[in-house]
Order: sequence, then structure tokens, then C-alpha cells
Amino acid sequence: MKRIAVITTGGTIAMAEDEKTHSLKPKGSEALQSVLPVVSRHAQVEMDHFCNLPSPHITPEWMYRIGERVTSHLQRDEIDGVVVTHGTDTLEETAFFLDLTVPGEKPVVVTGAMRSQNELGADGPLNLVNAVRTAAHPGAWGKGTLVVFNDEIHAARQVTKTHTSNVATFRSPAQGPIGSLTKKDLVFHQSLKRSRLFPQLPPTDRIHLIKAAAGTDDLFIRAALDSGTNGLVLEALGQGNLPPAMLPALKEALDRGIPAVLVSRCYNGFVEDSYGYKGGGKQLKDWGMIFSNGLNGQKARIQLMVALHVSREPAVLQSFFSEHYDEQ
Ligand SMILES: NC(=O)C[C@H](N)C(=O)O
Repeated sequence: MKRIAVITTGGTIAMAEDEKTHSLKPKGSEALQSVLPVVSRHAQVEMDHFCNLPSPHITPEWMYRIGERVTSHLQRDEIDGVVVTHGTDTLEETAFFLDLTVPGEKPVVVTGAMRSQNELGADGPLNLVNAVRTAAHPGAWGKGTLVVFNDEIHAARQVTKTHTSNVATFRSPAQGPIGSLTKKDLVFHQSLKRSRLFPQLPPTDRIHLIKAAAGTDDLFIRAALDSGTNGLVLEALGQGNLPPAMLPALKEALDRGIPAVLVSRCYNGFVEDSYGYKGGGKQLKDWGMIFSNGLNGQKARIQLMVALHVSREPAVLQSFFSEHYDEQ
């Protein structure tokens, strides 16, 4: 039988509803022990209660610490894979950070819950069982970090939280789930190209994600510049276009050599240098913005945080953000 380490980090899966106030509060992942008899039908499990944080409290520094812990388990010969339980709000960011930085072929699977331990229809126990089943499955080897939720298996690069409360919140808009689980079966329906690996180092801090909307100006870009930003990710409109009023501080940032990545606020598709008007993608490309390959804003920010350990050269950074993973 495969041996899987389960690292718990907090989130709703480790919370319970207060009977008086009906608010959800951190409780502890020890309650997950109750599902271990079911889990043990699929794998031998070793619990590692690492931290207990709601995921809005998870910082890039915490992602790095979790990543180090994952790696230290994977380096043990007797461990065949790792499951990380995590709050859902920032789960996609931690999962993608692990995907980009944890070396090796052994499976890494992230899961969580939308309903706490004592709520009707609590989804944590089943998600944990399914995550362990996935981590113990030979088909999960060499795929990088996977996210298992609501009977589906997703690539960390693709998956995003799409609903505030529904248990079917995790979706991969571009390619759909790469696998699914039924009570008895586990099937991978798509192959998956593993993400490029970056050094496992504390992520570069002060990378600012700024969203464009109709008529927005450069106030936040200027504030980032004035406070010593190390990089910008701009969530642009449509195919990658910005309102003209956002341009002055952006141009200043680019002239100062601050890397600036362009993504779209559309949740599907790529940014391109199609439009030649002021603020259009063509101008942004000519100015040296780095065009991303379909990552959403929060994931492009994670990738820039780890890529800056390799290079600050715009052409090298552009090559990392040009790689495509959805052609299989
Ligand atoms: N469902 C959840 O886990 C949401 C919670 N706010 C968290 O991310 O910690």
C-alpha cells in the first residue's frame, strides 16, 4: 500500500461553525482523524499538522514554508506522495507556487473544503479521501501539483476558485478537469505537461497586482512605484489593452526597468499585441511589457515572484511567460 503524508495548513476544512454566533472559526485539522479509517482503505496516511491559518492569512512566505515541508516529505524514500489541505480563498496560489517550485516526480495534491466540519453536507472528509486516492495513484506521477475538489482533478496552473460558496467552486476555464473520481474509479482524461521548475527560494516580495476597469487611472501604479515595487502585474481589459490614463506611471515603471506583466481580466484566452490605439496591446508590447500565456492575475504574480530569482531580463522573463501548456 502507498504511503501518503498529509500536511494540514488550515482553512475551512479545519474550521467549525460556532453554535451561538454561527460564524466559522479555526478549530484544528485533528477532526480529520475521523475519516482516517476510510482513507486507510486507499493508502497508509501520516498526518503532519503544520499550521492552522485561514487562507487569507497565507503569504508568499508561508507558501515557501509549506513548499519546503512538502519537499522534505517527498525526499523520504518511504513516502510516495503528499496531500496539502488548505483554505480555498488562496488555494490556487499556493498550489501554483508548489507546482513551480517543488522538484521531483512524486504526486503533490492540494485540497480543502467549502463547508466546515460541523455544517450540513461538509465536503472536507470526501475531498481529503479523494486527494489521498489521487496522490496514491500511479497516473498522478510527474504531473506537478494537482488540485482535487468535488470529485474532480485539476492542474494547479489552470484551476481557479469561481464561486464564493458552492462546493463545485474549482474550475479550469481553459481546459476543464484533467481527471475525475467516482466511488470506485479514478480516471485521468487528459495528459498534462508539467510546469517549468523554478528555484525553491522565498518568493520575491512587493510584486503588485493592479486591475484595469473602464476609466481607471495610474494612481495605484504610481503608488506602487513610489513605495519601491519590485514588479507589476496588470490585469488589463480584453485581449490586453489599458485605459490611456493608466499609461504615464506605467511608462515610467518600464523606463526604470521594473518588470511589468500583462494579463487579461477575461478568464479565458491570451493577451496579444493586436490593437494599435493608445493603450492597446501593440503599444504595451513596444514599451516592453511581458505578455502572459493565459495565467490569471494572481498566478502571474506568483510566477513573477519565482521567476525573478532566475532573471530580471525582460526577454528571459518573456520566454517563461510565453510557454504554453494547453496543447496536449
Ligand atoms: N473555504 C475556505 O477554506 C475559505 C476560507 N475563508 C479560507 O480560505 O480559509
